[in-house]
Amino acid sequence: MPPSTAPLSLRSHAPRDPHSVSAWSLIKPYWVSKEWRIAWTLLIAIIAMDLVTVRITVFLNSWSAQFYNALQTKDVRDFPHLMIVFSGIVAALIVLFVYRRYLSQMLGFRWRQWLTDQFLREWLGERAFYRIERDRLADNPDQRISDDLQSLATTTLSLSLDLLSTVVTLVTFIFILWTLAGALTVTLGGKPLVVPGYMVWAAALYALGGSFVMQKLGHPLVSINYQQQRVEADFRFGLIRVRENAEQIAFYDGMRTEENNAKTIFARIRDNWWRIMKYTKRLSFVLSFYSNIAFIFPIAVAAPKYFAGAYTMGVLMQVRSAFSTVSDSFSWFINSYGTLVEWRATVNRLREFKRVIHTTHLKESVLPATEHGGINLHFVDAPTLTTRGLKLALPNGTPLTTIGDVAIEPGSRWLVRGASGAGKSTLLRAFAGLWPFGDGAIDAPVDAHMMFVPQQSYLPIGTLKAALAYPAPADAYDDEACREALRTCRLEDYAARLAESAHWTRVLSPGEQQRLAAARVLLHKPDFLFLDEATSALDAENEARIYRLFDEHLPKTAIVSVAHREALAAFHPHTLEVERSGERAVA
Ligand SMILES: Nc1ncnc2c1ncn2[C@@H]1O[C@H](COP(=O)(O)OP(=O)(O)OP(=O)(O)O)[C@@H](O)[C@H]1O
Repeated sequence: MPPSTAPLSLRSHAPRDPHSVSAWSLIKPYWVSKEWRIAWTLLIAIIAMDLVTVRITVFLNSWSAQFYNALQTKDVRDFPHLMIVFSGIVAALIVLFVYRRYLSQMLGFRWRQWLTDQFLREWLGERAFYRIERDRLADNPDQRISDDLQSLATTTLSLSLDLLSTVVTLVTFIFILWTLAGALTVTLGGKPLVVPGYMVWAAALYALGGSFVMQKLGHPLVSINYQQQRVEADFRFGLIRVRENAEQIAFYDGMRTEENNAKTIFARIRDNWWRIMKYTKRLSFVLSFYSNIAFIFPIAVAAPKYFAGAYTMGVLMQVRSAFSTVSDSFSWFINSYGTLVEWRATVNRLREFKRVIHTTHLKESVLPATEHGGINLHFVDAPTLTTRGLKLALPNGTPLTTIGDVAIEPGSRWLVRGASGAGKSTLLRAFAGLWPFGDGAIDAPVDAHMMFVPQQSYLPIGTLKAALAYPAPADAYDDEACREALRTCRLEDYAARLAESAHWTRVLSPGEQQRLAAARVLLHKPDFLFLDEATSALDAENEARIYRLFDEHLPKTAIVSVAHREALAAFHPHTLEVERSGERAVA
């Protein structure tokens, strides 16, 4: 078996440049998918609510002028009326706020669900997930599918909706501020200079200046955030491995090593976090300076006209609130900077992931698998599985072994032997279409049911029946057939526990797991059965019994066994010797 212990990102050979998949190609497909109707309806409803909110804010702005004027002139008659109007405005804003959030959560989730379906299909389909792990093409796919897709959907939605309502607000309030504040006349070099809409220019300069400083100071955060997501996922993956291998670690007394390993990975989180803190500190200085100054800045700019008697108190307040709205809108970039940075990091990770998934699909389905030609797997209308000039190589092209021409007839029994590391499991991978590295061809009978049973079979967490029926669904076999298969493989005690749910890999002993795998074979009745040391944990008597069962129940099934035990030769009239980088020998 290939060694595989280092953290994934350390082993990652993924090309660095993710630019061949654009951000747009991640975002667009949902909006033109089958779900487009509901997606656009929700989006339009949210935008409509945003526009109504802007309209109400405009109304609130003119209300504020009347309100402050009423206060200044101590107008007791108008005051209660203005308070009632305000209650109406607040009620409308509350309803809009609640339903806008509700609908955007709904849309965000629907989009995420759609994206998850797509990515799951592409990742699991065509075995891209296997190739990604085998060739170490991308780190932490689980994180990309669970966290990154969620953040792509929700953040893209919130950022773009925010941007849209900001632009609408900006345009509306620029108009209000322009008309309200009027022009300012300044004397330059003895000549009077009229600046029309001077408060708008002041707000724009104020916000653009802030955004410029923010971008200058904060741009390294994009790559640091990308790195943070990666090291967090590595850390989590390391802890999951401890959980999954708890018993082995406890037997080896490997706790201190595990603790040190976890601390080493955590040190990378810490180092990266210091960098995040350093840049966030700089940004916080700018942000806090900026937001505090925003309180007084508009009044300072409007003061000359107020003292000259051009504005009443109400107009001054209205100008101030319009100025804040305009400069807030201009500052959209500054306020969303943190979110934009995380969004960029997420998008880059997904672009890289999508590119890797697509490349692996292309690489093995269209192009030759290696520069040495690659193993071509054909499906032919013949009952025999044959190899023609088959040579296996490592992914880097180093020759591994030569298999040559072999014909595996239905019902035949083959024992594959050879030293450890010679390439026996790799040969089975090639039969399964999982190993394209090498030369020659494999002709596999079309529609033949092939089953590969490794030393430790995968048992899904769930009912014993589901574990037994895997990869078929639990209801593919009736209970009595399942119980009979278990009893035949001497698992009588478990025959009554079919409906029990458990983490069966932890419950069953390795020998019991191998007998469960044998029972699975009896249920599935494959045409070709490949056993990779699948009975190694059994005593000689039980092992022989399993092979006799196969002879009895599966006479038409071709069986190819990879095994070291001599005793198994009695069950296999044919032998295939696999020698590392040497000549093949067929007996
Ligand atoms: N994904 C991989 N990347 C690089 N090398 C690999 C990979 N998978 C297997 N190998 C190498 O290919 C060689 C053959 O491995 P294989 O698992 O086929 O050996 P084997 O004959 O089944 O050995 P054993 O009897 O010990 O199970 C080994 O040297 C192994 O390290």
